[in-house]
Amino acid sequence: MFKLFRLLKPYKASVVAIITLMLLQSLAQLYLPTLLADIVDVGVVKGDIPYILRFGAYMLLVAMGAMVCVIIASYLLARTATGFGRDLRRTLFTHVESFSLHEFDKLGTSSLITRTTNDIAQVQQVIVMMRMFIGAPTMLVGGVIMATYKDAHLAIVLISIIPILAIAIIGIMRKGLPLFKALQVKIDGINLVLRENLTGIRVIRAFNRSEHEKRKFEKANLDYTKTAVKVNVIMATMMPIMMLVFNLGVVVILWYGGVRIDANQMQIGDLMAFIQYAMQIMFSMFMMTMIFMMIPRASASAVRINEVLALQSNIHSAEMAKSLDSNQAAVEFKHVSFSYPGAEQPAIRDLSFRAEPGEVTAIIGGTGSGKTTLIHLLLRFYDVESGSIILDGHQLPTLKLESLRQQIGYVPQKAALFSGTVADNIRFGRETATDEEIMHAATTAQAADFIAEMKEGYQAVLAQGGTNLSGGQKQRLAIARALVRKPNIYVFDDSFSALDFKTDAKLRSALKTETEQATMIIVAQRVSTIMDANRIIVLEEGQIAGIGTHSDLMKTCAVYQEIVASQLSEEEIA
Ligand SMILES: Nc1ncnc2c1ncn2[C@@H]1O[C@H](COP(=O)(O)OP(=O)(O)OP(=O)(O)O)[C@@H](O)[C@H]1O
Repeated sequence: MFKLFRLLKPYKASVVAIITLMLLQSLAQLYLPTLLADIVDVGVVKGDIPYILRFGAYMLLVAMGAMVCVIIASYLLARTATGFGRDLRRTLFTHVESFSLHEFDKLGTSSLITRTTNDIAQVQQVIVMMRMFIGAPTMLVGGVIMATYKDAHLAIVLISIIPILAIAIIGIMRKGLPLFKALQVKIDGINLVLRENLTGIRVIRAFNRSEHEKRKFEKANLDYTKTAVKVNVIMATMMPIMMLVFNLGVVVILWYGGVRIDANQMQIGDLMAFIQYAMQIMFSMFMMTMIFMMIPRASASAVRINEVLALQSNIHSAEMAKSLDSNQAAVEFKHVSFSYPGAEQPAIRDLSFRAEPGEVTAIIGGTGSGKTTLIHLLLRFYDVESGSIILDGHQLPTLKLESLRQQIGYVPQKAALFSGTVADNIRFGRETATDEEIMHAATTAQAADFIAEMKEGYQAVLAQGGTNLSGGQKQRLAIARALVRKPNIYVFDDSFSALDFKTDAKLRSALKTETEQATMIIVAQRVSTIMDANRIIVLEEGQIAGIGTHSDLMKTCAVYQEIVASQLSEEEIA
């Protein structure tokens, strides 16, 4: 956790001020019972009213001073803690942005969300409690010293209570700590079910699985609740136990104090002050228990945050990485192989092909044959295991990541849109795109008509993830987004699947003129989409089963013939 506290550096001045103010406040608190003892022993016992008024006013002043210290310290603390939380969230978010898909696969999206929100809140809470860190030990040590100063004999009673309380606290904590750690993992569990539920709500409803999902959530919720209840029971038992020990201690102090007053060895005011010191000691021990309880939970969270921060993506731009500035870019795969971590079979095996500028290279194959993986390798979401991918004569790792991705207009299999207007979503492809360029891209992508039908046209606001659009509309906006980028390479990952045949054909003919000079890589399930391609690559279980034009493959590739036969009529094949 201390590693994370390095982020407190910009708040150094505030932290020093908070520590000073809290020390002053604790000292004032420790001084008050002594003042009270003086008022009672001198003022009340002797009936000296001016003394009582003078010291009463003095006491009020000290108490007000302490209050001012607390108010300023609390204000500074609130600012420091929220600033720290903001900085940590920013650091984590920026770091996660640099992850490759490997790291996302490893940590899981739900866990990353919990870590960026709940876990950071736990650590932030420790900063909020900083007041206690300073106040509690000062009050404990100061209280013992002041109590001893008031009456050393009586202080022995008090000091003997402290180890009893400490043993009780340690016992309770030993039970509580593992539970605190477990709580964070269980929140991950709830988030996972919740996230899946919210994103898959349509499928859940359509398959009447609401009850099943409810049970799943109930299970995760109950699991968390049970642990939380256990934690709270432990916390709840702590207070009465501490109060019991303390009250018994007070009884002993009162009895023994009475004996000492009787014997004229102690004054009544001193006994009153003594009891106040005992209360301060007790309160500070309670605060310290809270701190000890909180720190393990926060440090469990800190470990989870540090885990994310320590994870370094090995996909980044090398120091000497180059930028590309050519107008065309050929793509070449040379004996590329790749396996996902933990997978038994490689997803891509010894893959070699060239995709030339001004040509269409199509990839077809059954589900799970490695089409999307191939695209992800080209975008360098993952690094190849062996072989190399060459773009415009440069191996991918020698290129700046930004420059590599700048070359590519990527339309993913599942069109991901963002909350914002239609224009914002298309402009996502290139921030500097003008309104005319956006409209032109939309027209080419066959999206202009449905955008015109929307009440506010390009300014129509899309719901989160574009849920207020149809699948085909989403795909066309994703295509417009790639077109507006005017890249050298277009990658369409099964991007025409949600389009009807007519729109598919219209889109492809519009694309032809728009992307004449570009290298086109089209992954498709439908043969009709790619029949005219200059080169069709047939993938089967991560390997090339055939490569050539439609007519070549019809003669030579059995896998392709099978796919064609299952989709086209005799006439279309001819
Ligand atoms: N993130 C991942 N982690 C582990 N294995 C994966 C991952 N993504 C894909 N795979 C596996 O890699 C293989 C190739 O998957 P890929 O998504 O490339 O196939 P595809 O040809 O695009 O399929 P589809 O047409 O169904 O989209 C599959 O066996 C799949 O199970």
